[in-house]
Amino acid sequence: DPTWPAATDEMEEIVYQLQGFKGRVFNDVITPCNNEAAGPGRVTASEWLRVGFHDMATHNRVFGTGGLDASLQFELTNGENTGPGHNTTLRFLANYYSSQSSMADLIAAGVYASVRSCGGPVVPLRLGRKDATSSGSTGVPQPQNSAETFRQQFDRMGFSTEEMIQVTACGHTLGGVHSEEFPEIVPSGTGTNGQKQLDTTDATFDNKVVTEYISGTTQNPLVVGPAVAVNRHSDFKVFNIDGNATMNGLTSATTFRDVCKTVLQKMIDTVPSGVTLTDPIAPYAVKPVDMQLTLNSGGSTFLLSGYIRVRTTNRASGAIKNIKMTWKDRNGGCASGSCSYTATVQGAGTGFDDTFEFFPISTNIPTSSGISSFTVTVNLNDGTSESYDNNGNSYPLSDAIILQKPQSCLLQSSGALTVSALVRNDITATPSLGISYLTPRGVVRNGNPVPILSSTTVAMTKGDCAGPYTFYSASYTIAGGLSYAAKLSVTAGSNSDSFNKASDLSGSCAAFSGTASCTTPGGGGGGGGGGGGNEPDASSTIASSSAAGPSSTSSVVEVTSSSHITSSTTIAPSSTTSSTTPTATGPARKPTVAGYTRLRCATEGSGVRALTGASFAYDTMTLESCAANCTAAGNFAYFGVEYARECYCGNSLAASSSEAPDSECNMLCAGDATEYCGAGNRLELYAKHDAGTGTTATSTTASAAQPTATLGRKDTVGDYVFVGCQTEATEGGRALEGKAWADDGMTLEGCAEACSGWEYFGVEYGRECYCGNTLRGGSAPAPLADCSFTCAGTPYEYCGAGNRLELYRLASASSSSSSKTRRSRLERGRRL
Ligand code: HEM
Repeated sequence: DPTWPAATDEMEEIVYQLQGFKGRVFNDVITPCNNEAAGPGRVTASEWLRVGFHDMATHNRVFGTGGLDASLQFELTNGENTGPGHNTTLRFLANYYSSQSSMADLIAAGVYASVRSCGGPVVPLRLGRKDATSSGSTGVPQPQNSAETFRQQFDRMGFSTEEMIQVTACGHTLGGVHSEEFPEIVPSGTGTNGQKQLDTTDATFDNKVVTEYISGTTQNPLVVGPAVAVNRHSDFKVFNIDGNATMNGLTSATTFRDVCKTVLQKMIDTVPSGVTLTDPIAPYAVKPVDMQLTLNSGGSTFLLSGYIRVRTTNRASGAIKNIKMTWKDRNGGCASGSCSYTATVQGAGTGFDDTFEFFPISTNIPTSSGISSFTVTVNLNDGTSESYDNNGNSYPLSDAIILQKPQSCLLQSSGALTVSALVRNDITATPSLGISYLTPRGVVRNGNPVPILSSTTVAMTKGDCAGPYTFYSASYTIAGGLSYAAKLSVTAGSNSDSFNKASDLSGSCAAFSGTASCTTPGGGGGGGGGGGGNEPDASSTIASSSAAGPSSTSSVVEVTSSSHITSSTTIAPSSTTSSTTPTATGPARKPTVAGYTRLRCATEGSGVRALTGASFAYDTMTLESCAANCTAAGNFAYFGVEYARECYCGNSLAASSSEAPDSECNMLCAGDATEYCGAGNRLELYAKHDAGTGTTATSTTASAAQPTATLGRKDTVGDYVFVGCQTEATEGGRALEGKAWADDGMTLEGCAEACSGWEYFGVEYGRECYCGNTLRGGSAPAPLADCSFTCAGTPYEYCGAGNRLELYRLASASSSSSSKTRRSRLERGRRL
């Protein structure tokens, strides 16, 4: 096992801890391999594999640019990446995007997972890829290219002619060509569901693509058929380039698997220069999962909770009797006299190639002596036992600073977050709260479905003492509707409790009861040296392994103020301070906000708005959220907030807007009472730090007014009321069986209209609409956070996710509607 905590811990969980107890369900939409999560004719696993190629294919080995860097998200409309598959893939993968899981690593993991799900080899997965912040070069091979062009393109990527043939054959064992994107190759109506497969087994990772080609029986539309006449038979041009020598070498199934393992690893390991990848990951034999300390009321003990996950892949079932966790107190001893806890199995989970058992930890530890580290003993039923001590280091678990979950809360509807931390009284450093969060790109830019990852640091305010600890707290509003995806860290000096999931917090903060008098912790002095907090922040390891990555001249500024966040690149130094939000102070003017500088209090234009680029209005408005909206909506040169809750963006300011006294911009922001947000007809006006250099390239398009809207749940849609986020059925078939359609223009309203007359409608995966009168067995309520996809047709509505329905029910269904009305509605619905 790697030494825990490691920078790869989160990805390890995503990739291996798939189903069952604590399953991360990363494989849900690609299992089974022929699953068509985005609609008929769209094999999701093959879309994931193709995304890996298209993202990598612009690599230039001489310049060290491009490669697997998630730049594809900015390249969806450049003509080389046609079809909905790239978008739906990125959108699904983005559900796992965080400061410890870059989009580029997730794309690589997607290649591993799709190949494995389809019965292919285990492609070794190395990690540490950096995300690009803007589009890269073009250069994805297109079917009309000549054989010589293909050779040159693959040479540029660092692939020999032989490897070009091999990797193309390995890719084209899955999926097919679609009429919608390539009508010259697959004329409309000639495929099944708009798709013609590349070999006879489009959902099995086998070498049929090779053997059918060699035997002359192939129906591969990139080898035979209409493509030939229009010179788009690219697989023929590639496969035949060396007189079929390489293809003949792949006719053995085992050779094909081995070769594909090698070339697909090469494909995902092709990264920009300056990115250093880790060794291939493997599931831990023993891993602490979600370990957390929580101070109990009264302050004399804390609860240690979490799980020890044990890999049981190579063990007989039921081989483990129990596990014993043994810890050391703050002084490295066991002052309380009892420092161990024994647990029996609570749940089991699986990955593609692994099984795991989870042993729950739940024990109280006196705060007077505390905890600093632990080891694990796995006791087997045959009387033997195995010891795990984290490679001789013990598993570190510091009680110097604790993110106290019961006294922390997140209101997901508004993103209002309050975090409480407990700092041991012998720690002198003042704690701060680090938030790493996602914001949707607002008005979707070039169809990029990946939200923006940002981070901010918020100072914490001292509160009551509770025994040997003191409370600190901080509040922040995570605008944009994705607050549940945030990750939270509390840090004091070298101690931290990191990467806590905001989705674990409840909607209201409980009061802490039974506060004891303030004491000095027994033993003392153990902080700082222990190497971090409950789960020390591991991301610095990844951060330090990277050097360059693409420069941050991107039009979307990734705001980062915390050095341990991995995805961002260079940022203006001023944003470090500007994104630090002081708490619990009186209202104040802010000189800078996330890359913008305050200009003045300004009037609207006479008869026109001062800023006409885009606008937003919501009740959680802050200067930061407006700045983020205007950055995401078009990297606008100016933003201004008016009337406490209205945000305006623009690249130019109406000439008739004039300066007003600051005293007239006197309304506090609806979402943060420490900030000023203009007034009636008065804008708190900010300009980009570099706005003096003139307007940006977006200025021409930006003048079109954008709708005033924000992303949020809708309580009612037409005649329907929101039920919640719901899983698909488990008993074969869909949760809603009445009627289905999928569309890239999907909205809740569109689905409601199509389902008119049915009792339920639900939207899944952003673009699939289902109607039905009953919910099939096994369909169960899921956390709202699961339904995280925005609708394909509007960025302002949620439309479920993979295997998750945004579910609505007729308002009249349960109460007022008479059976007669219902029947006629249903009849009407069925005729549709
Ligand atoms: C000369 C190089 C290549 C060319 C010209 C090419 C071209 C194409 C075309 C035109 C399609 C049809 C796409 C659609 O209609 O959705 C396709 C599908 C596909 N390609 Fe390639 N490709 C090449 C290499 C590769 C490589 C190296 C891989 C991965 C290792 C790959 C993976 C795939 C997959 C998995 C599909 C099926 C996608 C689906 O079913 O949605 N291709 N390719």
